[in-house]
Amino acid sequence: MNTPDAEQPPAERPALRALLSYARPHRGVLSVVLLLTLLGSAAGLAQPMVIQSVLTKLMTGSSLRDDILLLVGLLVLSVGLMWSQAWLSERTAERVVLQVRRGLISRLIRLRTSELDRTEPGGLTTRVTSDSTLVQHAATGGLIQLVDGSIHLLATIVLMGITSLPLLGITSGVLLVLGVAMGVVMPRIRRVTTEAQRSVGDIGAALDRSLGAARTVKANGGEAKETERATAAAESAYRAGLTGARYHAMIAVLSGLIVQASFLAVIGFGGALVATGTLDLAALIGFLLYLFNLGGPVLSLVGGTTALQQGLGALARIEEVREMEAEDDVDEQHAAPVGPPPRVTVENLTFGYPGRTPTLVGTSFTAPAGEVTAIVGPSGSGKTTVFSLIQRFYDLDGGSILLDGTDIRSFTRAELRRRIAYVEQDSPMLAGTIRENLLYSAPDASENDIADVLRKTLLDGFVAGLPDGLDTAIGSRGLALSGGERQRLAIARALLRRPQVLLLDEVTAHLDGLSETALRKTVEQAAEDCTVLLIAHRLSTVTSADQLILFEGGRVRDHGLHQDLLARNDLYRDLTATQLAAAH
Ligand SMILES: Nc1ncnc2c1ncn2[C@@H]1O[C@H](COP(=O)(O)OP(=O)(O)OP(=O)(O)O)[C@@H](O)[C@H]1O
Repeated sequence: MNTPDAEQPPAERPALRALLSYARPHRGVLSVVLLLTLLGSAAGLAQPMVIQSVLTKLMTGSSLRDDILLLVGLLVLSVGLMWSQAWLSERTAERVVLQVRRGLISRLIRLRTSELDRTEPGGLTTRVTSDSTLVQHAATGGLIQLVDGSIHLLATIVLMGITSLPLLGITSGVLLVLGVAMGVVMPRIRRVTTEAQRSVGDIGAALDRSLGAARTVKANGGEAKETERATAAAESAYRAGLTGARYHAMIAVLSGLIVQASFLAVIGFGGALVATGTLDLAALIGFLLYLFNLGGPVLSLVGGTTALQQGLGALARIEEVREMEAEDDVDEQHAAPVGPPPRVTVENLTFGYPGRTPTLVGTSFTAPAGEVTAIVGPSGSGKTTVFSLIQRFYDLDGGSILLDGTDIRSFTRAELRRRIAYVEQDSPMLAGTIRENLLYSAPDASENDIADVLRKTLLDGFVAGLPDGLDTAIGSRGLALSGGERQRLAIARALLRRPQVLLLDEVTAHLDGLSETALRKTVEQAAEDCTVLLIAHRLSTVTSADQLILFEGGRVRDHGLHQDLLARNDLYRDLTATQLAAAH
């Protein structure tokens, strides 16, 4: 089975090890990049040596031809090496970000419903967009800069020591200050990066909330409130960004100042040494050139450490997603099972949402195979929750659900959900065309099958009247549908799938009397091939069902036929007196 996690690093891995795990698949090319970088650095480091030799020859009047040729060669080599390493490094960085995003997308789409219930979608999407970009730079450029900067720095220090030990002593003292400052500032940069990324996630969450309920916001004059909410998150990101910028500026100024201070100290002290004849002038100039070159590795170290700290901050947020539970058994690709409709048995079910009082407290009932079972009951009595549990959106706390005597937990989620079609209360559509929506889980359905379900759900006239027919775009960017059209389309999609079990949650809520009667007949016909469970709020749906289950407070209070319940059950009589629907 192809689980999405197979190639992912384990969740609890410390951030740095996780970062290295992203770099590991690219170790070959990263080694080449490092080699090119080191060669480039060596070519740069060799230049002061050649310049020292040129100066000495100038003083002694010897030929400069070889040295000049060597200098030009070194320059051309440095440029070539720099270009190749920059290209390879950037290309690898793009590959790393793709790898991170692939893993995240696959995981996010398979997250358990319970995880999605407690997380803002906006916060999750920024993990895929901006956080992964920070990891990209840390896992490639950052690591390379760090290794190159360290080796380059070490090599420069050794060469400086060879040139003049006393001058190196002075320089090291000044550089130590920079090291200490970086040690103090870097963890702070990591903290503010995490904070900034969290705030960017909050902006996404705030906008998701406002745009997802745009009509409610407009109707309630909530624009100012919603703007304030998203702006507060943007301002918090700005503040964290400013703090980060302050730290960056501090480090940049400090490294500049320290290189300057080293220059002054070396020129003063070195000048005195030259004046007393302890040091020759060529050595002083060579040392100054090394000092000048020190800027490169120092900047590499600062840049690499900053990228690493930012990457580790972002990685901590990405690892949070990996720690969330995902469904790892939803990816099997098999044709839908064609078989007789099963008996659905719910046995002594107990279930509670996290942090809430239990919703179901010992619910038991049986929906006979190939019949229509209607579930009725007051709002909040747990009807929709039973549908969620039948599809394993949540794990049961106790009891069991059986299909023809087989516990649903013995199926993978993919196997189980393939047997079931579900029409949700608000019948959401996916942005796309009507055809794409209909074929969403029945890609092999023929044009005849589509025409048939459109007829059964009374959508044939509606679709024929659209300029692009089945290819008309709907959803967030396309044609808006009425509540009734959306419900009928959702039922058509469910029927096209030819399920063994059909779960309908309040699907007649938006329909007029005529459409409702026609749909009821369609559902009755569908029951010839599948077991239908429907949550009903309309009396007409209830009276024609083969069996009624009356829910109250997470328990089955009664069951039977409409007439029987009407005769013996007060709650049912109350519900029917208000046409069931009005009881909500
Ligand atoms: N995802 C969730 N997280 C936490 N609590 C939930 C969640 N979904 C439902 N609930 C709670 O569980 C209880 C039962 O909800 P459920 O939707 O099953 O009721 P229902 O009988 O279908 O109601 P209605 O007829 O109004 O749709 C309610 O108190 C509801 O607030």
